[in-house]
Amino acid sequence: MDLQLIADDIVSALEPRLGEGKVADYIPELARVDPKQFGIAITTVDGQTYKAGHADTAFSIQSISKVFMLTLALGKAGESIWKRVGREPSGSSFNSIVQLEHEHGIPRNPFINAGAIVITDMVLAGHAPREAIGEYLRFMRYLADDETLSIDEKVAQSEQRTGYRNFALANFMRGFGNLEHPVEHTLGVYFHQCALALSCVQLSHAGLFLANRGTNPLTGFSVVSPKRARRINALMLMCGHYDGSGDFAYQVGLPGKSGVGGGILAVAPGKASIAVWSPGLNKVGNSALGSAALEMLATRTGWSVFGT
Ligand SMILES: NC(=O)CC[C@H](N)C(=O)O
Repeated sequence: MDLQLIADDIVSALEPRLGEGKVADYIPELARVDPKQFGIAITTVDGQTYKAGHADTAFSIQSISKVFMLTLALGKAGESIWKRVGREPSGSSFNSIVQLEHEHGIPRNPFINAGAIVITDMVLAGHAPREAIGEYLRFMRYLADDETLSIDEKVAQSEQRTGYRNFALANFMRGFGNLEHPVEHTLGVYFHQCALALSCVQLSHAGLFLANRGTNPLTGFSVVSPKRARRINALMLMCGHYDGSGDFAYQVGLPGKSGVGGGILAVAPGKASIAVWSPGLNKVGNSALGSAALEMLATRTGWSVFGT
């Protein structure tokens, strides 16, 4: 299978559609990104990277960070994290507050904002916010094997100023006793984790351990056990695209996690880690062209976890 040809074909097929969707303008700094960009990087478990389009342009990973913070929280607190957050798809938008009251401040899963904020609160335990951000950044550099990764402070500040709904979610959960730190501390870390800037190539490297039974084949580092990698993938499949998760499973059939910066990380277990990026979002907040690209990739490669 010629993965370079597939990546090139996807870029050509999407060329006429560049600019489709709507950029996430509720975060002012993200509203400034040129929507007419698309990149793809495929890194296989045997260590080859195939890339096309704007694959080396850094973008804001936003909610894709939730996968990496979940990995850190599981490393710190193990299965006890599930007392404070569920593992079920939410069927509602990423920043919804409606379920939280019925479910007594326990969010449905770690990938909607409320659940991710609880996970961040766990990673923050025993640290000052700055140390928790440092731990996350070191972890990401280790995963991607790249010391140049950095957090875009402007994006973090932009969300800090305008993240009213996240403040509402965090305050609500603190009211239910499901947040241990001051809301400003937990959200300060959360906004910084979301503001990490990665290119498709870097993101495909960072996610590769999930495609390779928990070990990064590029570095040989064991990140999590095979069982944990499998479980994180299961959560990504069920919950990684919010209320678009069913559609993503139907069209693409791979565990994936999207972010409002327009990136998507997809995992083909035993095969590859794939990162796509295009800033325009569809109605449920997932990259429009990124989703289309992964659908084409899954069709051409036969990598759907549900069979060829
Ligand atoms: N879906 C997303 O990428 C959302 C992340 C964003 N930082 C927010 O909290 O609104």
